[in-house]
Amino acid sequence: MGHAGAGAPQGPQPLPGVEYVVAVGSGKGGVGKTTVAVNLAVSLGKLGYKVGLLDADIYGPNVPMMLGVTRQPNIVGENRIEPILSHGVKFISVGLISPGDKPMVMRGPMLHQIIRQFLQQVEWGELDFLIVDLPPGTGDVVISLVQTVPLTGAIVVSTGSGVALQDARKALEMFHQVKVEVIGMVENMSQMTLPSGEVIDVFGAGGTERTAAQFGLTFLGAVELDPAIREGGDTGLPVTLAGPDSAKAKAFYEVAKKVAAKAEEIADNSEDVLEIS
Ligand SMILES: Nc1ncnc2c1ncn2[C@@H]1O[C@H](COP(=O)(O)OP(=O)(O)OP(=O)(O)O)[C@@H](O)[C@H]1O
Repeated sequence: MGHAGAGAPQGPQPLPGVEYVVAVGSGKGGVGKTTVAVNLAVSLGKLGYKVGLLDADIYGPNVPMMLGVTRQPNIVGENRIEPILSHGVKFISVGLISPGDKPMVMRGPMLHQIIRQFLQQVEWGELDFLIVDLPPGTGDVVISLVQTVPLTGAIVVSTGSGVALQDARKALEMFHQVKVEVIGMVENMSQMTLPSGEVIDVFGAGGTERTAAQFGLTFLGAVELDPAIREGGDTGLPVTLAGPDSAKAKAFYEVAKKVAAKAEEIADNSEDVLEIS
């Protein structure tokens, strides 16, 4: 990779043509962070926004499976990477570099390099939103991300369970430490409605909303535990493809609309700050 010459600006640089960069994180693994990221991306696309999705979950890069395309990306021009287009979303994934069942084994500097390449060497083109699916936990990827590009904000996904929320609070603290504004929290696998209509509270529905309130954060919405959502992920056909009026997709669209509104608000506020200073 070419190196920036002396005197080149240091620190995070906006990606040309990309309006908002939104990271999706969780404290705990397996709470459905990728499911939320993928369905958020598809929803924003269906709502008319131009959307990219960067799968930076080095431990479980599941975006290609969830978007139904696992082929390698094309290299174009001078070593530029062409993102893969699926369901209206341009995406790239660490899973495309190391496909199949091989785990990615790498040290910090290489990881940093990959995150940078995925931001700067991919032909994202004009995007309203670049969604970044982070690995669970609090780690290197976030640091690489914030060192490379200014983030609009982050979303933290959790279930309502005590253990998931304990870890979600650590994720909130991490974003605070790296000065990334938290757009809000999403509760996933909130409750489950049986065919009979009976509602079962599996993971402590309501816990995430209470935690968001404690931290003065926006609660972006609750997504039910629903086999159709799991199936949509496994088959590469996210439930949100059915559009905003579909009962199974509605919750994701509510989240998407709130994220869009909040991202615009954050960007407007930061512009104000720049004008004053
Ligand atoms: N609301 C839901 N209803 C049913 N199944 C769900 C729901 N959300 C996620 N799942 C399923 O749970 C599993 C874990 O979800 P997912 O991979 O999105 O979690 P994750 O938090 O991104 O995991 P990790 O980051 O640890 O890899 C997947 O099989 C997914 O399809």
